[in-house]
Amino acid sequence: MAKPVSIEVWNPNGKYRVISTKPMPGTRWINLLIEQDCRVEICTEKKTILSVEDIISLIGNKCDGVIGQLTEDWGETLFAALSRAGGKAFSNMAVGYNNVDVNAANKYGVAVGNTPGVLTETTAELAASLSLAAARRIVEADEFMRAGLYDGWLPHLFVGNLLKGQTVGVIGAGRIGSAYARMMVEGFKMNLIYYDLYQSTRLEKFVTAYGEFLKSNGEQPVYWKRASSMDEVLREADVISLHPVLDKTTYHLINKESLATMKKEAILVNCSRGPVIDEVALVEHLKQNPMFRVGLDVFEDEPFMKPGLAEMKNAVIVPHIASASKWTREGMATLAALNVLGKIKGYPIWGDSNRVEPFLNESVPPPAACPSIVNAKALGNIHVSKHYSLSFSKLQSHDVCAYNFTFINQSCFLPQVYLFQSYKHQRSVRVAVRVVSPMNVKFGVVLSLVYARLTMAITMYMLHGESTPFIYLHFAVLYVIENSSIISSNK
Ligand SMILES: NC(=O)C1=CN([C@@H]2O[C@H](COP(=O)(O)OP(=O)(O)OC[C@H]3O[C@@H](n4cnc5c(N)ncnc54)[C@H](O)[C@@H]3O)[C@@H](O)[C@H]2O)C=CC1
Ligand SMILES: O=C(O)C(=O)CO
Repeated sequence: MAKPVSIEVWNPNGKYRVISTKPMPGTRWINLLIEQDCRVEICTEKKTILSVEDIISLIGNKCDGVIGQLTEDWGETLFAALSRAGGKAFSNMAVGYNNVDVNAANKYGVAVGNTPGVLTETTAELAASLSLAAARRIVEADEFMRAGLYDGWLPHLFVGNLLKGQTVGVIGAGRIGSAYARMMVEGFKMNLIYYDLYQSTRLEKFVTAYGEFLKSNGEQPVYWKRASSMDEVLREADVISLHPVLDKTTYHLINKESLATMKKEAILVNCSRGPVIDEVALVEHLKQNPMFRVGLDVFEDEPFMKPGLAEMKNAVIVPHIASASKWTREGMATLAALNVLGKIKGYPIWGDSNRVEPFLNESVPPPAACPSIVNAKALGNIHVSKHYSLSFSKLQSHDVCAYNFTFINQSCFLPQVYLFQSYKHQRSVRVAVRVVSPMNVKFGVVLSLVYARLTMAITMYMLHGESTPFIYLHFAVLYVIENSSIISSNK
């Protein structure tokens, strides 16, 4: 029998029981859950990493959803326990979900959420910081100062690498890898070589355009190259940053052989997952090659380091803080909570997990969708392929109305009210209209607006006994949709 774990309870009378295995930054995520009738239980145990037994004890007999952490082992045992307790959803408060056995979740019909997008720039900024810290030996120099060893300027003191004009190599040019590449290319005028299973056209276009801009300014342009193998990156780049997902194909991607391929004075940065590097081989390589430097945010046996790593002067090491900015961490908590809430409420899945801004805007209610469910397809969930979100303040003297126009696909013609909710205490009304149409998207927009107008008029009448002047609104909204950038479209 597992020991009971300490918890803090919010909204004890809520209908749905949602557990967070850790206190998470900010309060928005708690408020969003409470507003939708959730009882929120936050585990306050002192120990950093909860065991499977601890989490089973938290889940108990009735649990609708869990927000968990990347340090937890979400496998068969936990998904079975969550399913037994009636749970529909689990969300990692992380974009990486290598700690989750998605097949086991599928088996028990539990949705698995993650938090992409909100941490892209923050994580890329840390990778850039580690690149600079390693290139310019900042940590070594800092220790030297604090030890009182500085006794005057010297030509050879802490000489490092100049980045300008050198080549930055990115392995895994997805969201974070691409953001990092752009920072290094634009910030330090580095050339780019990248390796990914997929072409990153946007990144290529960015570097081309920036190169042309530099040229037109009479400066040395920058260039990009998509490598046909990872080895090509390792051979050619001066700074290499790792940003792939961790899976079977990337486990020990960097090992003794690949390290030997790299330049003797290269810099290697890892802000992805520890096991992407064979850390024992890395320690050996650092010992043999004092001019080779690394910047590490993640470790193979986190939270531990392989013997010898902590003693290496040519390693900059930080404790998995790449996503640790206030805005990002609060946003991650919000996305994770909304993933769980969305499944509990039966919302569709947001169509583009690269564009999660509408969920992070605190001044309007979030879209009625799950921001990112990684096993949505396996569970047969519907994705929102186009999503437009608009809000109108003071539409009526006491109502704030938010429309969500959701286009699922264009294969049949079936307009339907997708969701209607009245948030009494906010005195706001949200109407979402789902349109499935064989016509083009614009026609779908027109149709959904007509339909939404009628639905809202009827709804307002039912709620407040007032008829509403929506005729003008239909045309106004159409005009905005066609002309304004306040509409977020995922394509
Ligand atoms: N250190 C930290 O705090 C953080 C770590 N991460 C890690 O970064 C990873 C990447 O995050 P995102 O950029 O948002 O994901 P993403 O899915 O946008 O990018 C991953 C890229 O890796 C590529 N890839 C997959 N297998 C590959 C292989 N064998 N060789 C080369 N490329 C391969 C994919 O095609 C994709 O473009 C996450 O999965 C997570 O593990 C993410 C955020 C913070
Ligand atoms: O999101 C992730 O994958 C992390 O590692 C922490 O932000």
